[in-house]
Amino acid sequence: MPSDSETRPNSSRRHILLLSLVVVILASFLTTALPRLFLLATQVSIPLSSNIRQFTTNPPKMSFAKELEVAQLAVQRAAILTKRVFHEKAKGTLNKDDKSPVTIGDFGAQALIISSLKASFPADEIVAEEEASTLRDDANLRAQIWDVVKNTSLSDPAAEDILGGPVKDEETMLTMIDYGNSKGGAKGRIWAIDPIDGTKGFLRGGQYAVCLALMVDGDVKVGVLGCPNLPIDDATQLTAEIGKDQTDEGNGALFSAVLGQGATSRPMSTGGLEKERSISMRPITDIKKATFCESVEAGHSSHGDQAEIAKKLGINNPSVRMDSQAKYASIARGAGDIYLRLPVSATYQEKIWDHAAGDLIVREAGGQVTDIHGKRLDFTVGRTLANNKGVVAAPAGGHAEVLAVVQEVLGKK
Ligand SMILES: Nc1ncnc2c1ncn2[C@@H]1O[C@H](COP(=O)(O)OS(=O)(=O)O)[C@@H](OP(=O)(O)O)[C@H]1O
Ligand SMILES: [Mg+2]
Ligand SMILES: [Mg+2]
Ligand SMILES: [Mg+2]
Repeated sequence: MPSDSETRPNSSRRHILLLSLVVVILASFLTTALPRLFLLATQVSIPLSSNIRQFTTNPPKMSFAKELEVAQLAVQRAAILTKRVFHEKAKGTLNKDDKSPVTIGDFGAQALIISSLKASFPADEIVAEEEASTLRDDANLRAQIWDVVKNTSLSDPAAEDILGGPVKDEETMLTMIDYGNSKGGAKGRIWAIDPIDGTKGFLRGGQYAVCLALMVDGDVKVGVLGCPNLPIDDATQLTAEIGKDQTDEGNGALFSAVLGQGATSRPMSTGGLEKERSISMRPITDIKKATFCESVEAGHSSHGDQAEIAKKLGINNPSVRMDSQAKYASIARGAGDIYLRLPVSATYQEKIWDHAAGDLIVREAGGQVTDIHGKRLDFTVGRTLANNKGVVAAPAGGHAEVLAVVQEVLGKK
């Protein structure tokens, strides 16, 4: 029988062996399984509650998913405000220094959109059309705008939550409007907002659009257009009637695109987002049968040059005149084919908020958008498209033919 002194070293050797085994297993768990578990946890969207969703930081296909959702809901909420101003309120129309109109709807929609963006992306810059200086001197107009801003919300509390809820008070509303004063440029994340594009159309009961786009280093990554007076059905073809009184048309259509991910449309709602469908431009098989659209205002683009170009292309259908970026949305969904915006004045510089969302939506739907020199629209140079002149938008397969005729007609002048 072994003595105590003989068994003790054996048992402590066994302990040491056991301990080393545990250390090896623990080390291999720490180096292999744990990082995998961590990766899995960051890639899966974890529902926090039934109302709030957490977004993944970098899922491969859905980049800009959060920006897209916030932008779509922000446009939808602002569109409710514009419709209410159209139907229920005196519109408080003022003429700005350039003689163009601005209404309670423009100011209110801008305040709501910027408040939505600041709730999720506080560090982002914003280039927006309107500014609050006149409202600081006009208590009556300010109170009318505040009345509609504070009373406009999405009917779905979860969607309203994503937008950060209501604007706090009247002073915050003015601060929000003035956050839109960024100079723009080639660096960083910058949103472009046109709270009501086609204000003249809005006042007439014609087409208008609530427009929002995100640019990163001057490249448009996300574009959203809310068109409250466009038909919901993508298949409804453009006719001259579309530009006229359309205000009985339900909630209209919401168009979106993310760079590299295609373009979509969906019915606009007053709550959460409706189901989307993918949209694409109509390929041009016979340019003579194309439908082209242009601004209502002859002061915004040259109706004369555009008519001559259409004639040279063999297009006999009359142009469809409609206000706003609803033109970009309409050709992107295949309801029309070509959008021409030929310069009237040598000095006017197009504004980035009049084009950023529409440019991306058309390109993502299979179109090409250039200026009259064939250059892509350049959003890197500030609040205007100072490096571009005019706009020529058409299906990719027909753009070269249209541009050649544009240059032929303008070259003669
Ligand atoms: N001189 C000139 N040339 C070109 N564009 C101009 C000009 N003046 C104004 N604007 C801008 O036109 C925006 C309205 O868009 P549209 O021209 O598509 O609509 S319209 O049919 O003419 O109403 C309009 O946008 P909103 O002000 O948001 O309505 C203006 O930014
Ligand atoms: Mg304006
Ligand atoms: Mg505009
Ligand atoms: Mg506007």
